[in-house]
Amino acid sequence: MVSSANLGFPRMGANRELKKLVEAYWAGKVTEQELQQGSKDLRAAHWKLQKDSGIDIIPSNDFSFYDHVLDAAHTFGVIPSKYQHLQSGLESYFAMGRGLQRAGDANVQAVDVPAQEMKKWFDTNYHYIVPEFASNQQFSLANSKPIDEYLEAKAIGIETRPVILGPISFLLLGKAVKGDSVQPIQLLEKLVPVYEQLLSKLKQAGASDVQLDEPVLILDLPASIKDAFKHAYEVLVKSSPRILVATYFGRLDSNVEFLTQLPIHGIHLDLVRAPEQLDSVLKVLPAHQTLSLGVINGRNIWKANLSKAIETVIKAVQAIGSDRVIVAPSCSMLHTPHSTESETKMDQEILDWLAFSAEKLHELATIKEAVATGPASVQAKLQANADSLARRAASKRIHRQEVKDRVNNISPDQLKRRSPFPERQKLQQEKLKLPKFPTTTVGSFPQTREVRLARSKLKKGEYTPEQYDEFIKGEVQKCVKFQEDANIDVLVHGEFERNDMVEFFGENFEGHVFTQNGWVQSYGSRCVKPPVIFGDVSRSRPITVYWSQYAQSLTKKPMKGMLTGPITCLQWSFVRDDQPRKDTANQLAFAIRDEVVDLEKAGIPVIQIDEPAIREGLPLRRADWDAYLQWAVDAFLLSSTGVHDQTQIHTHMCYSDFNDIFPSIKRMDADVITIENSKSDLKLLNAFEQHSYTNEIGPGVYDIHSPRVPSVQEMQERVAAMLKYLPTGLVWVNPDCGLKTRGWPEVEQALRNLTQVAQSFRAQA
Ligand code: MET
Ligand SMILES: [Zn+2]
Repeated sequence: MVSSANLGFPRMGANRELKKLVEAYWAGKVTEQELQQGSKDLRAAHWKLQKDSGIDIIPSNDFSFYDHVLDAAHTFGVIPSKYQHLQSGLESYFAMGRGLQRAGDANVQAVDVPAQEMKKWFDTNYHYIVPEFASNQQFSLANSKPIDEYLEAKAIGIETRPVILGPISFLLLGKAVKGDSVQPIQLLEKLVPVYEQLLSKLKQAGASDVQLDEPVLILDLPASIKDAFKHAYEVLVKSSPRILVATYFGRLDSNVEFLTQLPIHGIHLDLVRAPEQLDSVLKVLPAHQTLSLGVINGRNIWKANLSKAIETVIKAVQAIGSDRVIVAPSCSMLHTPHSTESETKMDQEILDWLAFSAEKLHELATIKEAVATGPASVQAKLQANADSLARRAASKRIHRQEVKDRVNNISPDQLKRRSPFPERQKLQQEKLKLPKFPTTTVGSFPQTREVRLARSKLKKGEYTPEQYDEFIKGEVQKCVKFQEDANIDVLVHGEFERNDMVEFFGENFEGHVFTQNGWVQSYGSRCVKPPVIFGDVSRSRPITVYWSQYAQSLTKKPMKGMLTGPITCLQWSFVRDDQPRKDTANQLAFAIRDEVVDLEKAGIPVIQIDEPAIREGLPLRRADWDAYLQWAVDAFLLSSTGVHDQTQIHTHMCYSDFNDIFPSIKRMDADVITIENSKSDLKLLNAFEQHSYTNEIGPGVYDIHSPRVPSVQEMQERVAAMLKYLPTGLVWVNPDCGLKTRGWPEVEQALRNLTQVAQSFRAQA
């Protein structure tokens, strides 16, 4: 019979219990024992929830105190030497995730170790801790977490399928420790026996099945990696429970051939991202393999179309028989919030369209039931689902013809500035009269406790809007005054009125809704609450003009208007699934374009449109890059080109290496780009030179991720390095990113140093 399975459940709990526990533990407010007990209770609650929802195959070891890749590193003994002198349990674990600084005394030594690098988990907004391997790496089964959690579930009467990051993905997601040149995959031979040991222990403990996650299978893989898979899995199956290899976030493509030749028991496919792969896999699936069908979206929040999912499952059943078919979410539910139940304030009409993790479990169970015992058995549920989908499709709240018409009639003129850059540059120079090596900041200034407090008072009604307004005005005044005093050339208002760069705009655009409790894990204990884009997006009134205009009224220097770009809004939201992402991006772009035009009308001479997320939207397969970059850059152009030549458009990028998308950055045609360069990466500068970038550029000279104040001399060295690659007339001097996480004293000092650096170069020029 068809069975239902889950691949992973969100760890945080309905009210972010895990976050609170872990943070309390870090703060020394709860003991390790309390942390362990609280986590155990949470795991039990989640297992029971899944069981009660009718899921047949329930995951264990999907829980993590911080991150599942870090868990794998810790379990397999991949602990770089700088952490080895720490206590082997939670102390070294958390130190690897978030660093550890502790003053010493007579009894204990001082500790100061940095965190390991953090990277985005494929194209989600979850970040994992990058494992670090050494050439002489030794592996060992350093803890028994997967077995303990399997037994813990068993003890409360719940049989589970342990989830373990597969050996190939584990190695490929990692890197060599600093100063070592090992390619982690070379260590496979040494690693496999430890996996064998773990799997056989799980078998002895009674596990019949395990889920080995190998998400790298949806990437373009060289032949050597395919061989590595073959080698590893041929060994592993011998002593293991039955192995299901889970793939997600994309299509297997040519990787399907060797995968179906492995002696594994089953394969999981993401049929939400890549529904078309089902047919080709069904054709080649050997008789000994089962197929797990990811038909429910594990990373978006919309109710599924159950009848469509059922059709897909029936197709597979007809092809390979019901015993070999499993109904599952596309990927772990880690990327969706816990349950819609706590959304007590949301608009009822829109709430009706949503399914968070708990609701997705019911969807899975219903699909299974419909296939196993016939649709009649779940008729009422299917009908309710169909009705809800129909209501959503027909909702007047979603569709607005004038917005669609605008997107359908984009003209080539709307995708380019009126004149080419050299002409604009001249006009802007005449208007702005900036010195050489102009200085600016990326936008936000410290979001102090007082600023956050004022916002929360406004929310609670303890501040009237007028009081809040006065407060923010005071902050803007201080900020403008400081910038003038520090001799910055292009000023900003400081973004004090904003909670978050995407949420702020979403709250002011049509077609967005906000959850009360829709948290998803971003990294470690940090959770985010992405806006939900449910309908056609537009802007009904100016959003930022008031503050930019106010700030401009305080100074004769040019004030820079600050906006978030369309792709970043798209990437950091839950996006509607009833139209291509490209269309939503263009709607966002028009909304921003309207704001840009209004800022210009209000006399704001410089406007920055931030696109930190443009690189992270890149598809996982190279073959899909061009199509994405085409529409993503077009959306940026659409948002930014509605102004006259004299208006200077800036963009800002951070969080990634941009070297491989340079032609696209060029095509964005911003007059000025400020870009993160905190590693003072000569590769970045080299790329600017190689691609003969001609517009103006400010590679960051001040790493804002650290409270350290950079000295004049070190920033001078950075600018000097830039000048080896970039012509003097193009270089701006600015920090890496916004200053909102910093404190005022450091920021003041650092920016005064920064303007001094610019002055010293001007004197030489
Ligand atoms: N303007 C934004 C800021 O300064 C850009 C941040 S990019 C993550 O905070
Ligand atoms: Zn940034």
